[in-house]
Amino acid sequence: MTTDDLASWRGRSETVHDELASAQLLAAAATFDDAILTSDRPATIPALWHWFYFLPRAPHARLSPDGHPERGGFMPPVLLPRRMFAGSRMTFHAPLRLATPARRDGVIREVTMKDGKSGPLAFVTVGYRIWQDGVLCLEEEQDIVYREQGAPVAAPVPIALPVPPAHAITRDVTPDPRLLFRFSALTFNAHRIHYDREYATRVEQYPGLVVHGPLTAVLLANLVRQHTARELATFSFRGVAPLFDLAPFRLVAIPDGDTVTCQALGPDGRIALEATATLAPA
Ligand SMILES: C/C(=C\C(=O)SCCNC(=O)CCNC(=O)[C@H](O)C(C)(C)COP(=O)(O)OP(=O)(O)OC[C@H]1O[C@@H](n2cnc3c(N)ncnc32)[C@H](O)[C@@H]1OP(=O)(O)O)C(=O)O
Repeated sequence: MTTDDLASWRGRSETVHDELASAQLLAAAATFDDAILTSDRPATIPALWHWFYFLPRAPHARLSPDGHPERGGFMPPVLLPRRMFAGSRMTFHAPLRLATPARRDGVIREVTMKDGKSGPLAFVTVGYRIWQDGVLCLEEEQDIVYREQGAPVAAPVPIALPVPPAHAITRDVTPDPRLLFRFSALTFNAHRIHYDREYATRVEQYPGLVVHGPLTAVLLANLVRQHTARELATFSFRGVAPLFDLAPFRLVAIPDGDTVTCQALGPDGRIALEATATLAPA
């Protein structure tokens, strides 16, 4: 498969319909111990929770050994074996209403080969637009990265994390397998690095189960949401280093006017994920 062959995937599209059922919102609220569980049911979906809808529908027979749908359908047939979620940029135009039919249009925007410090990387940029009743509610651009097998990844060595700035909002998260499993279930993501320890450590050679990048991003967005009544206007993030289920990690959100700068720090004090949220007018 040449770079030109992969580039020919540009423009490939898919459309998924979803009814945005309340049951899925309640399952997500239970996963995150969210106040929605004990308050009045909202009429709309919190920011980033759209990831729990429009689930992949590949039949079991069409899954790859890693648990993702076989490549060569919507996603290009990249040969590098290890898939990771690298980042995303979202713009929220209108709230997504529960129990209301919605449509998500996806398109492959770009396939780019790069040389990273960790080896060759293939980035696939996927654009999504979500519509309800003819109104564009949400635009998203996701970066999915594929990597070579490479050397085994070392476990982070925990340190005492630095004291965050006084005005920072923080939360320490224990990424135990129950949380990872429930997030995989919410997103119907069968990638074995998140729940199958033997596969994660022996085949993909991580030191433990890998925390989903979108899980860390949702936890950060939830943290922002719990500290402001304002809706998110945009949210973007980039995964810098993986987090594992081996030790707690820290979420940090620093509000500054209409912007909230967010980080997830690994137990070794390294930035694992950086994100920026902007708030809609009050
Ligand atoms: C769900 C789901 C899967 C997951 O959730 S997996 C867990 C979440 N994801 C991660 O943990 C990924 C963490 N990131 C990394 O491990 C590294 O950033 C990565 C992707 C291995 C790249 O590291 P390198 O050290 O090899 O890369 P460089 O810093 O040398 O950069 C080389 C070029 O690549 C660009 N780049 C690097 N990282 C990113 C990124 N996260 N997003 C976009 N672009 C990135 C970087 O800018 C360099 O580009 P140039 O144009 O400047 O050459 C699921 O599968 O569904």
